[in-house]
Amino acid sequence: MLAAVGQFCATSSVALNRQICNGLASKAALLGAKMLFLPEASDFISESKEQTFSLTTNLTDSVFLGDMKQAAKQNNIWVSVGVHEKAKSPNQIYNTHVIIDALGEIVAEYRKIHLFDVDIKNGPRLMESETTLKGPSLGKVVPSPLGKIGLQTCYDLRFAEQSIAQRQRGAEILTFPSAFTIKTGEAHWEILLRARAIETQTFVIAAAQVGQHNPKRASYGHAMIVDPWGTVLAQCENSGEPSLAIAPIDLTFQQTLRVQMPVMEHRRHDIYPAL
Ligand SMILES: O=C(O)CNC(=O)[C@H](CS)NC(=O)CCC(=O)C(=O)O
Repeated sequence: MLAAVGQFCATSSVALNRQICNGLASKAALLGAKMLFLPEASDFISESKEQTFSLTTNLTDSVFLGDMKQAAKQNNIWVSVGVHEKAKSPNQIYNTHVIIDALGEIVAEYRKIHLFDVDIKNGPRLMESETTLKGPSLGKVVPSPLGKIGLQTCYDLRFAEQSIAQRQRGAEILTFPSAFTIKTGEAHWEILLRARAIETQTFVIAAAQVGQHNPKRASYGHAMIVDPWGTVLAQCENSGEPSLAIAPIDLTFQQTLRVQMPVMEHRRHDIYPAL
């Protein structure tokens, strides 16, 4: 079963982003992938807080998601994608990760639980909590044609407990739609993705935003698929163009590894508490 991970540079033009994501969905299907993984904030990367609020709707009214549901159905492919979602309180949103099945139906929603409030010297200052509410729960592990998927988003990658909790709930694949900053990406992106894959013995699929979104904001790219041994199976080219990388998800390899090196059974919950 083939997975396709996507990478592109979203702007504040939802129409343009829709066109790019549609193109990636038909290309992924042509290449034989059963599921396409798109980045965090695929609907838009805005230029201001005000613009974020004005472009954000609830999931039902999202033109972007409507388009993605249709693309999934037309191309007979599952889609994982990150979008902005209006919350109940005014001027508050959720950073939401959605899974759409090949019939075009939303089968899972996960609202990012760790917010990126970071101020790094000579580096990025981003205060996600100025627009976004923390999600309330871990999110289900969702069956898909590729295997059981644990949904996460971007900065969640830094909190190993979340990945371990999803492995304990049966995850075979962890997925991190992302928009990593260049500075943190260069230092941490691949290392964190491979560490999560190795310690939980899951496949890790990480779609990524790439390039200059607007004068103030750029992303690191390097979307990739990692296997449970920590090998990078495929990685997008950082060419400036929207791109895909494809790899097989071999659950038999994973099962063998989990039997041969049963790290989850070796945990010492008698010494440190179970999650
Ligand atoms: O802004 C939006 O519209 C969408 N949200 C994002 O891009 C989020 C919050 S600013 N980005 C991250 O979490 C980057 C994490 C990161 O770079 C790290 O952990 O190093």
